[in-house]
Amino acid sequence: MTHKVLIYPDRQALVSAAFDLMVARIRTAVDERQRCTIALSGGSTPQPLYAALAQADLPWDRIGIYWGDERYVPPSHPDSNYGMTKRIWLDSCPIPAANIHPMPTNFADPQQAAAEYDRQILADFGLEAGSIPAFDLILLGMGDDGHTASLFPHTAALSVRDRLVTVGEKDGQPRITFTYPLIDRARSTIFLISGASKQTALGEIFAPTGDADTYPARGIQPQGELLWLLDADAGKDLAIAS
Ligand SMILES: O=C1O[C@H](COP(=O)(O)O)[C@@H](O)[C@H](O)[C@H]1O
Repeated sequence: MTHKVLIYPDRQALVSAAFDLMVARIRTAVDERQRCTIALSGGSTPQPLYAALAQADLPWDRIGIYWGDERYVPPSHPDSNYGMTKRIWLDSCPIPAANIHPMPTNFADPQQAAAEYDRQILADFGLEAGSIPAFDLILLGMGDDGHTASLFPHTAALSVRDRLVTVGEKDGQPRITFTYPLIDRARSTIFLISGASKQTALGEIFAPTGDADTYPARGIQPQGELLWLLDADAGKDLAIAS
């Protein structure tokens, strides 16, 4: 399967390429399987992409939107990945409300929220417990520390292999996150990475040998397509081992 690194001159070109790729993957999924399941990332990088997608002419009734990670805050909180996506994208396009599947953040125990999202994903895909569904597209970001989704360095979430969704942790705060096995099952995984602050982590991730416990994005090894889309600031001096 394709594993590629694509470097664009600036953030605008990066976003435009990500837009074209997402639209193409959505159209292919709908043509081939009559629906497209997408898991989104949070953070600042994808925001212009989400604004562009809000204006796209897409088969919205065939698209299911999920999130690959979420901060454990209500949707109205400024840190909510769902809240951000809703404001920038979903409120401005004709997607049916039933197609939008935010991670729950209303349980007293975040473990219950993770278990509930796990259950919901299996039910939506019509699968039995123990199965791993294949999302058509998983969009990922990466933090300066090499985390992706809410798989943070040296945290317990990195070793969870028996669930689809688990509890991650950032500075003592819980987050809900897809696990490696769920991400790795996707048909297409697209990293979107911008800015010079990402250079060090990218250098470690693409080094011939290294440690996914310290740089969790290195642990993403999907069986499907894997595309790393970087702008020139992020990809500067990156040596890619073949
Ligand atoms: O904490 C998070 O950050 C990463 C990267 O964010 P960015 O602001 O550097 O784009 C993001 O992928 C993740 O979903 C989010 O929860």
